[in-house]
This record gives sequence, structure tokens and C-alpha cells, in this order.
Amino acid sequence: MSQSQSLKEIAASISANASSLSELIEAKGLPQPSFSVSDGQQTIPDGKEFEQLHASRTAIREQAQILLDLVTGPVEHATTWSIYNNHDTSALVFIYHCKLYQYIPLDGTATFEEIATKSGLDVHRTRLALRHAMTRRFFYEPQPGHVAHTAASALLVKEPDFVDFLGHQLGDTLPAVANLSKTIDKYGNSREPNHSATNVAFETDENPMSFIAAGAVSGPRFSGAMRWAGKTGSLDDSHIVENYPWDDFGDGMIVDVAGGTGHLSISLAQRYPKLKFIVQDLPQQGKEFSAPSHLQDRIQFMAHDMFQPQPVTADAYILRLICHDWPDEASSQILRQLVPAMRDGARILLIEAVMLEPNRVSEPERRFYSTTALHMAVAYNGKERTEAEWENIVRNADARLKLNRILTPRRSHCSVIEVVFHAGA
Ligand SMILES: C[S@@+](CC[C@H](N)C(=O)[O-])C[C@H]1O[C@@H](n2cnc3c(N)ncnc32)[C@H](O)[C@@H]1O
Repeated sequence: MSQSQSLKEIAASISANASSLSELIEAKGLPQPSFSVSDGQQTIPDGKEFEQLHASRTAIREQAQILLDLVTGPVEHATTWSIYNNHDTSALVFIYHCKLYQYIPLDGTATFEEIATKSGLDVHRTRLALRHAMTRRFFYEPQPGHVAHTAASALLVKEPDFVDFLGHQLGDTLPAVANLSKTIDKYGNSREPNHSATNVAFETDENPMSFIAAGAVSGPRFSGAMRWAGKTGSLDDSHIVENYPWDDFGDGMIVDVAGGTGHLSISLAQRYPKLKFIVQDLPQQGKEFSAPSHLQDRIQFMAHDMFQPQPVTADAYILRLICHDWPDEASSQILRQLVPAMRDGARILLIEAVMLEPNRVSEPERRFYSTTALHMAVAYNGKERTEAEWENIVRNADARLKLNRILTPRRSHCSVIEVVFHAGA
């Protein structure tokens, strides 16, 4: 979108795209967008026949944000950005920490007084937090003083993994963000893994990703957060399950390195009934690992530190959202530990974002990518990488590893970066 479009031009474009979106949704028999709890999650399916629908939706998101910022004007826009962000967060902290969402029925309402009594937070703070959240369509007030859920806030009741995702953002990441200035003063531009803002926030020298994932601060909520990320939108596992030739491996063995509680392997095992999986991670994740009973003969958990030599010879090694948590040398080290176990032709599948130049993606995508890149940099001293940067990681790991190809499913923010081991190279 050009910087010089007029209000009327942007509004006309939004209007045209909104009509087109609404008609396409109706033609496909899908529910129209709504804030109502009873209308469910209203996710638009993937597939070629929904392409136009997604394109209109992306255009509206991009243009509506521009229109909003434009009419707000530079002074108000610049002034409110930081203070709104801060207190969007403080409202979420009240809601999460005091579990305000639990005291509002999905099919009715509760008064501020009722919610306050049950949660133990006073009425004043309860009202402040919920009314602020309402400005983001999280809860609403169908009549003064009575609070009901919207489709978004209802996720806090219906989806325990979403609650963990929110808890991870507020309990693990927010303290790191709040300690960023201190971290810059203490460590400058250091890229050492344990010089991150997470280290400063929690006063630890451990590797920050291992520290957070092991539940030192938060118990098991990190695994729930990762499961939630694996079933929503652009990070949904289905993009990877459906868009890579997993049949190539026949009845082979796949190791899911640092696979968390195994959500991707479980989805793959369900879809490809001959494949076998070992999910490796730190022992803490093993405590929460549980494969459905009908898959238990093909999928198991093994406690393994990925900075130690890989003990299993397999056809492929999946690393989903692993190297982006680590700086370059540590990332190459993780790959290097796989090599002694690899047969000629074995593959490493890095399931990661491949960063593009900003002018090649829409504004909502730019915001997604820059957010995850900042998240990795701030919380873990990690890094989201371009294709050239991924090639460097692979080359530095071992000269016999070759980046063979990159497959990026439509609307997925994760690509499959396929790396092949050539024993004789
Ligand atoms: C961002 S999560 C990704 C998990 C999983 N691959 C997924 O996509 O949901 C990073 C994972 O790395 C694991 N991890 C951190 N340090 C590790 C280590 N030294 N050895 C093995 N796993 C480790 C964490 O426990 C966590 O499950």
C-alpha cells in the first residue's frame, strides 16, 4: 500500500474487499465473522478454493490498520502506542492471574461484584481490567454491570493450551521485556545465549530456552503454549503434515529433536500409519508426553540433551522451531551433534520461518515476523533467519550437510528447510 493513498481510496478498497469477503464466505457456506461465543472459532479452511477469501481478509487487515492509524493522526498515534500496549498487558495480567475469565459463564453473564467476590480481586480492579479488555473485544457488557464472553475471551475457558500460551507470554516473556534496558546496559550487543533478557529477569546463567522450557519459573505451561502454537493459524501443524512428502520415508524412523510433548509427531503418526517416531526433549517434557493409545507402538519419548551426540540412527531428524531459539554457533552445534548418527542420504528437516524482505509480504505478515524475530532476540538471544543465514548455519555445522530445498506451504509461517547428509562429500 502506498504512503500517499487518500482516506477515501483506502476506505473504498476496504469496502470492496469486505463485500467480496462476505460474498465468498456465504458462497462457501462458512459462518460470517462474528464476536459471538456461539459462532465458534470461525477459522477459514486452507486449500486452493479458499485462496481468494484469504487474500481479501489479508487486504482488509492491512488497509483497516492503515486507515485507523491515519485517522488517529501522528500525535495521538505516537503518544498512545506505548501506554496502550502497557495497559493492554496489565489488564491481561489481572485477567490471567486472578482467573477472572473463570467466573463468567459461557452461556450467560456475571456482575463485576460476583466476579470480584469469587476471584478475590477488588471490584474496582476487576471492572478496570475487564472494561479495558472489552475495548479489544475480549468480553463485553450486554447490559451495564453484567459481563459476558466474546468468542475471543471464551478461548480462556475452552482451551487450556491457550491459557498456557497467555501465561507463558505474561509470566516468562514479559519479565524479559521489562528487563531489556538493564540487559542492554549489562551485556551490550552480546549474542551469548545466556546474556539474554530472560537471564537478567530471572537472575540465572542457564541457557534461557532450556531454563524456561524446564518449567523453572512456570511449571508445565511452556508445553501447553507450544501445543497451542501448533494448532493455530500460520503455525498449525497441518501445514507441515500435508505439504511435505512424508511418504518418502516409507515405514522409516523419524526423530523429533526437542519435540516438546510431541504434538507434531502425533499429528504425523496419525496421518502416516507406517512411520515411527521418537520424540526427544528434556526430561520435564517427558513427564507431560502422552501419545494416544493407538499410536503408542509407533511413537515414544526419549530424554535427550540435543547438545550431546545423537544416539538414534534415523531416516530424518525434525527440528521444529528449535534453532531460532539459539544464536548462530549454538544452532550449528545442535546440527553437528546429529551427524555421527546419520546414514548417507538421511535428512534434517528444519521447520522454521524463512525471513523475506519486508516488501515481499503483507503488513500483517510483516508484523508477525518482526514480532517473532524480536521475541527470539529478546527472550533467548535467538534469531529468525533468511535463506542465506540458514545456509550458513548448515554449512558451519558440517561440510557434508547440504541445504537441498525449502518448501513453504501456502499461508504457513513455517517452511520445511530440507538438509541432506552426503557421507562422501
Ligand atoms: C520452542 S520449543 C519447540 C518444541 C517443539 N519442537 C515444538 O515445535 O513445539 C523448544 C524446545 O527445546 C527444548 N530444549 C531446550 N533445551 C534443550 C536441550 N538442551 N536438549 C533438548 N531439548 C531442549 C525445550 O524443552 C522445548 O521443548
